Amino acid sequence: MNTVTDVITQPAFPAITGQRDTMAVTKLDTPLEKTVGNPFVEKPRMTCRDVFVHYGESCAIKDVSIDVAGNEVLAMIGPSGCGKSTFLRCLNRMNDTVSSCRVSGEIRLDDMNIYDASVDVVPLRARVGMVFQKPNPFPKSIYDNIAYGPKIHGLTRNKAELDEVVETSLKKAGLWTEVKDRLAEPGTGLSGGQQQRLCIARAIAVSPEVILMDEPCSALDPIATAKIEELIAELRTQYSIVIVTHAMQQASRVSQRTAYFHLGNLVEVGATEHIFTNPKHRLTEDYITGRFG
Ligand SMILES: Nc1ncnc2c1ncn2[C@@H]1O[C@H](COP(=O)(O)OP(=O)(O)OP(=O)(O)O)[C@@H](O)[C@H]1O
Repeated sequence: MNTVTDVITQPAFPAITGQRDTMAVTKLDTPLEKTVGNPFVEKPRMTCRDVFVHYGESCAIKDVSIDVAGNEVLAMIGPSGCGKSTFLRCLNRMNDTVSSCRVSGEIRLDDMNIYDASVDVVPLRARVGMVFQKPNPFPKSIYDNIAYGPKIHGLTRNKAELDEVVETSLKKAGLWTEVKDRLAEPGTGLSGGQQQRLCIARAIAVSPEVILMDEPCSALDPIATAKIEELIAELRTQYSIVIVTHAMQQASRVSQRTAYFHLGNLVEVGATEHIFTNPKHRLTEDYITGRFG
């Protein structure tokens, strides 16, 4: 545990210098650890401890520790290049696909260390699903987009069970009434917003525990965005959701906790309403008030 004096003499975040150091520290009235606010929760679904991520020699994530709670939406915000997507992609080992990327520290899903050599990433990515910035349906029918995951994971025993999973997943994603009469048509024939809900249905179909969303609305218009946001609120009752977003209004609408990243550091974490109305760290305040980013 650092004291405020330590923080002045050993700034945790190199970007804070001179006047900014003083201003940041004067806003703090208690000793603090490296990240401002409490990044931990009582009953975490996922725990991340001392996580560093390097691309070759370059350090993109610096000693980040944070929990993901059950049934919460955790928003990750911060300026472009601060490492939000990199950190998000650590949570289901998507970064394994980048050869220069090295992840150290510990990330657990319940009791399982997801970076343990024995972990098979295919079932891991079913338990920790992902929805990308740009909707990416498979070049298959609407039905097959949803049925593919349950089939390869052996989650259903017969066609009737598969039909049931397809229907339930599309209902949960709020898409069933729009597509129930065109299940054999290509997923790519849907509108952008419908495609994104199809991708969410595809993630849901394999019974995930956590859903990662990387700017899921950035390619969508305001109406499609509103539908996805409503959906996120509903999905929270069953899943944990971690969302990266540039839209601060969106973070404030959909999330219960917000984590602010800057230059690979997790600067501040807290209840979303506090982060947006009373941030403790100067860098957080500068970002949410639009002074940079
Ligand atoms: N595949 C990669 N190879 C090398 N460096 C990468 C790779 N992906 C990301 N980086 C670097 O890691 C740092 C963090 O990038 P990242 O995409 O995680 O940031 P971000 O906060 O999600 O940005 P944005 O909001 O612009 O999407 C950046 O310096 C970026 O250039």
